[in-house]
Amino acid sequence: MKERLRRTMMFLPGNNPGMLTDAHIYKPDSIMIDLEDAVSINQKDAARMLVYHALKTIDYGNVERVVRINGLDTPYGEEDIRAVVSAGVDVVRLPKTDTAQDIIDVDKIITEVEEELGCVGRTLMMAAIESATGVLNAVEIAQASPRMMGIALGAEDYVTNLKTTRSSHGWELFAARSQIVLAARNAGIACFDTVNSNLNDMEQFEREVQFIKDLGFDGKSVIHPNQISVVNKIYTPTEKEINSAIKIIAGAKEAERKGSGVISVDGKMVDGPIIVRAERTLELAVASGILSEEDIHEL
Ligand SMILES: CC(=O)SCCNC(=O)CCNC(=O)[C@H](O)C(C)(C)COP(=O)(O)OP(=O)(O)OC[C@H]1O[C@@H](n2cnc3c(N)ncnc32)[C@H](O)[C@@H]1OP(=O)(O)O
Ligand SMILES: O=C([O-])CC(=O)C(=O)O
Ligand SMILES: [Mg+2]
Repeated sequence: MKERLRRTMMFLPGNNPGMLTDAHIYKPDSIMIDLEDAVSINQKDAARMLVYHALKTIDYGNVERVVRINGLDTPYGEEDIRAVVSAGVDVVRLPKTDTAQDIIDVDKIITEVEEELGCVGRTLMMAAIESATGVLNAVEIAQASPRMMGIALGAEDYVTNLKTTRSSHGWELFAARSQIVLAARNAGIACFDTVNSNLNDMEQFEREVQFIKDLGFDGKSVIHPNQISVVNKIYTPTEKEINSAIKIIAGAKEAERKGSGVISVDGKMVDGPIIVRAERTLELAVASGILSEEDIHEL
């Protein structure tokens, strides 16, 4: 099955009816409805109920619906899982994941609910890694369940755990970001960078998005609609990259028809990894609306 694009995953507080109703209009690839840190303790039950009804009744179109639940070490986690899985959520995001066992415990409750509903295996999971322990266990966390579609960095909690703060250069996150990309690729799943809460410095935000794209992340969590277009722009291939990818894919298809192996395009040798990168470029071009699926089939 084709991998789903998740360049932008937009957080919104689960106790905000207006945002719950409108979030998909801004066209993030996914919305991440929060029941955890954006919802105060006295709002936990009301937010869970609201999110349950939103998932049951609002048509979010192609926008993927992720819910960030509370951890199982809180009084809310288990009820959160039962409510959102019953409502048909696409992905459960576990925050502050420290060990593979954390994932196995959530998976078990999801499975119980799915068995009652007769839809075992429907719900995906992702883990946010937000501590030194989580980073050191990222390899096992990423492989802890077949439901796992991705792992993400949660930098605000992570820098607190590290006894540092976030800087504009981001060096304090470098080791964690590298480890998360490696652990995700090792497990064959996706990886997502953390939020940037400074909405006043869009240039710094743009530099950060370019940096995490270069590191290998599939996308980034955002907290505001204004951040979506910045991320999508950076994940949109340039005209030159698209033209080159088209030539590579067309050349590769032609070579396959003729039964020849390695080919050259514009005087450069083209082999397996170059073809895979060209396919990813075209996939991003389709997601950005520059090419259509038909354009690619016709190559
Ligand atoms: C460290 C962590 O755990 S981060 C994860 C948890 N945090 C969150 O979920 C916070 C998500 N973001 C937000 O709640 C908001 O963006 C805030 C509070 C930061 C700023 O909100 P506002 O002051 O309303 O921003 P602003 O006035 O610029 O919003 C413009 C419009 O975008 C909407 N909007 C803003 N952020 C979001 C969002 N995340 N999702 C959906 N809609 C949003 C507003 O509702 C408003 O819509 P309207 O014009 O129809 O009223
Ligand atoms: O997961 C995120 O990006 C947001 C978050 O909870 C954190 O930074 O601690
Ligand atoms: Mg956090």
